[in-house]
Amino acid sequence: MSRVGWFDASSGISGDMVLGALIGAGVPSEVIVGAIVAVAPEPIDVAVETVTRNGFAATRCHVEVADSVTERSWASIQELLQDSALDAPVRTLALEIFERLAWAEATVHGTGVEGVHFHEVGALDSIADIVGAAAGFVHLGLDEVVCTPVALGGGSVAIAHGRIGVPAPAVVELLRDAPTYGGPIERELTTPTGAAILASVVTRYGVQPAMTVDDTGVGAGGADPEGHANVLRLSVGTSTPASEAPGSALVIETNVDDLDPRLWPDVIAALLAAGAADAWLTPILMKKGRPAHTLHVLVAADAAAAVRREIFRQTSTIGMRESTFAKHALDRELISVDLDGHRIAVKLARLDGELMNVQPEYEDVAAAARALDRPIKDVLAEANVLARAATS
Ligand SMILES: O=C([S-])c1cc(C(=O)S)c[n+]([C@@H]2O[C@H](COP(=O)(O)O)[C@@H](O)[C@H]2O)c1
Ligand code: NI
Repeated sequence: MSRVGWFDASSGISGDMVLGALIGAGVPSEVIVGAIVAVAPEPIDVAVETVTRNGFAATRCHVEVADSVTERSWASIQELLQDSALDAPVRTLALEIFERLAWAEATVHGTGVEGVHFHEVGALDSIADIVGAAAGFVHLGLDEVVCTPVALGGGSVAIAHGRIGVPAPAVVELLRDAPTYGGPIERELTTPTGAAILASVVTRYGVQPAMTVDDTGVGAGGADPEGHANVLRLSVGTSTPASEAPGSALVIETNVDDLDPRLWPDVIAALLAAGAADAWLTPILMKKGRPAHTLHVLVAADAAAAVRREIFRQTSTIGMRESTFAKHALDRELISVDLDGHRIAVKLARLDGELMNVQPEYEDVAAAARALDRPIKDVLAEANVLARAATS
């Protein structure tokens, strides 16, 4: 079982939002505040409160730093983190996140990374957000972090270099490999600090993975714009193995060279009776030049245990392998037609309501043919005509 976190970044991400989401998802605020205090070169106040954002309860974690005009170089920030009393994994992650931010700033301002200077207030605020986030993620010990495509917002922001369009250039640089989109509102939703944290902790982007959610944290952004919930959600839980996720299908396979071949038809019948959706054999030439068969069994995840047991019970194999597949199936419906007093079931298959296939059940056709003492091919042809007529 692996621990998984899933971010809903459909309202973007900032450092504050990450801290609020982590606390809401179960990270004790002392873990985050303790790490921030351990690195802060001067007094820092961390406020944690429950607020609402467009009617939704959310955790606001805000770092208050005193005003200052001093600048901090990337080298001095590295030194600060290296010399701090942080736990090693927290320091390592914090350095990784800050380094991404430094490189992004260097790239967009056309300086070397050693030339990057963070303005004092922004630097302290970012250090606190990044160190707090690193402590939170280390505390959660997630094996995987998934995130939705990231909303960037729109409009423009005033920064030290004048007014710039959203997304800010450092955000574009940091989320170069991530799926992002402009909007859905005209204000900055994703900041460089939030983007740097995402770029460092996310293992893949996508919808919520199959998981059992233990906790969900809702981190509040600073503003509460009308008609828009300015929050970042983080769900934390245990991932559901793909092989147990509802709707998934497995193909179980095993190579067998020592089963009496006369048994195979009954083995396949037993596997279908145990819940397999299909079972088939392919002839192979195995190791040691032995003619053998691969048994393939298609089975829905929830019936897999019974089918595995039946394979061991019915065959001579002592091991098997399996893979998980996404299945795409048409909607099915059963109707029946009357053929000279015999009921023939007909399977209809539709895609979005449109009829794609009409198939009389062969067993019913064969039984009717025997009862009527007619060739099966003739009864099948007639059943097809009756089935088509019944659906038109
Ligand atoms: O002041 C500078 S150099 C600056 C650069 C950039 C770039 O993208 S480059 C962006 N910003 C803006 O600062 C605030 C705060 O961002 P945090 O990540 O520190 O929360 C935000 O509006 C950025 O767009 C500043
Ligand atoms: Ni900048």
